Amino acid sequence: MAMAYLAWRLARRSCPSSLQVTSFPVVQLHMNRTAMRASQKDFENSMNQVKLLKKDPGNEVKLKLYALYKQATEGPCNMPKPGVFDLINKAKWDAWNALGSLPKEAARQNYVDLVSSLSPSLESSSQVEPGTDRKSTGFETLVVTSEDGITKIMFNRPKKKNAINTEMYHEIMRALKAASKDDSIITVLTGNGDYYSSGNDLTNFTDIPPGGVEEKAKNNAVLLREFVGCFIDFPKPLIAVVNGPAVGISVTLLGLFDAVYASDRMVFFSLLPLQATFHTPFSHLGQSPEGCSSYTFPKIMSPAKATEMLIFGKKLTAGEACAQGLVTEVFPDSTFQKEVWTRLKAFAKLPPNALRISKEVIRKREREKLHAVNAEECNVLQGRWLSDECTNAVVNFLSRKSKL
Ligand SMILES: CCCC/C=C\CC(=O)SCCNC(=O)CCNC(=O)[C@H](O)C(C)(C)COP(=O)(O)OP(=O)(O)OC[C@H]1O[C@@H](n2cnc3c(N)ncnc32)[C@H](O)[C@@H]1OP(=O)(O)O
Repeated sequence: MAMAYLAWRLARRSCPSSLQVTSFPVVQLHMNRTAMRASQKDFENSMNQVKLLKKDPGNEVKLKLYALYKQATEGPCNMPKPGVFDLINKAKWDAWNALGSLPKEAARQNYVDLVSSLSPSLESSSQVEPGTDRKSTGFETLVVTSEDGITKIMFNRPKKKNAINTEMYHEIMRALKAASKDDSIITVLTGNGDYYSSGNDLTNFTDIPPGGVEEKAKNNAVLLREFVGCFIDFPKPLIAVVNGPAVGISVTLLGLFDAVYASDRMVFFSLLPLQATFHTPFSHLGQSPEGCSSYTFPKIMSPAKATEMLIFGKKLTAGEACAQGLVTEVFPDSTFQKEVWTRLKAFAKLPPNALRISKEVIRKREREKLHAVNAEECNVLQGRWLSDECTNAVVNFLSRKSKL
């Protein structure tokens, strides 16, 4: 009887199942990417579009455009390396040379993709102007939007590399609680600007309450425990769209996400291109791991690899983090936003109850353990924050930045 009913339902269906429908754009996109190559005409059109850009895309993008243009027209870098004091030509040479033996055709395609990602009609890595708040209300440090079944929580302190200050911890918790109850299917965290997040705002340690440093450490431990607890208990699929480098707690929390998509974005440090990194400099700061990473990282990447990161502060590139299992997939920065959001929109069309129930099945047997780990990590950190090692490290950072 049940089989007959199922056959009847299937026969009546005029369109494919939701799974087929939603997975189509992803397959299509990959087919397009492999089957299509930008023509010379597309390339020339893109060069013209660059001249028409209303807003300066910034040195980082201009260097990338320069490098791709040279690679597409002349092939691999064939110029002698400029001297160290010839800063501008050296930056250009470095950018071109970093493309290695990328074929001309691929460079042309990447150039076209990059220019198209600069078009205002498409989302780019810097997704909103600093400080703008398009759809959300009541958030100072975040932009929260909800559309296509996706609630997007975007860190919005780009000038501070999206460092998480006390207000932002509270706002993230509030946004997560709202997202867990709204009608969205999945929730995404991402960053505005060139960083995903530089982790805990180190000035959080400077406003000392009347009860002194002990009270401050206690308050921070309570806040951190509650904050991490929200990620442990979040009921819907939670996805990180890592648009740039990530530091500290913004890295450790990734072990509690359901998927992590990262850009291979290059950031420029003193005009030198560096690949986006995942960095947990806890020992350097006299601190210890949080975000349940003391439990999740050894499970995800093996105890020894976790030790290198969490104890010795080894920075991983996006590619390395992917190889270690912390990142689910890495995308070229030029097409990152387009590819990831196409995929996420497809995920958000899957049956919502199935997604939540499946997440719960996976999380259920770990939840108690994760809360116990979180409590212990916060307890240990409370002691660390009162140590000379930690105080000196924070003072060093703040005085380096002329804040003391
Ligand atoms: C409730 C407590 C929970 C505690 C839990 C978590 C622990 C952690 O997260 S530990 C990790 C802490 N984070 C760091 O150690 C990163 C510190 N920042 C840096 O090392 C550099 O700023 C960074 C490498 C991220 C970027 O370097 P640059 O590209 O050279 O930029 P600037 O340094 O000039 O940064 C611009 C601007 O942002 C301010 N900034 C950046 N990150 C932080 C931060 N984490 N805390 C406070 N301020 C930060 C920086 O000071 C600059 O500010 P201005 O000088 O006012 O422009």
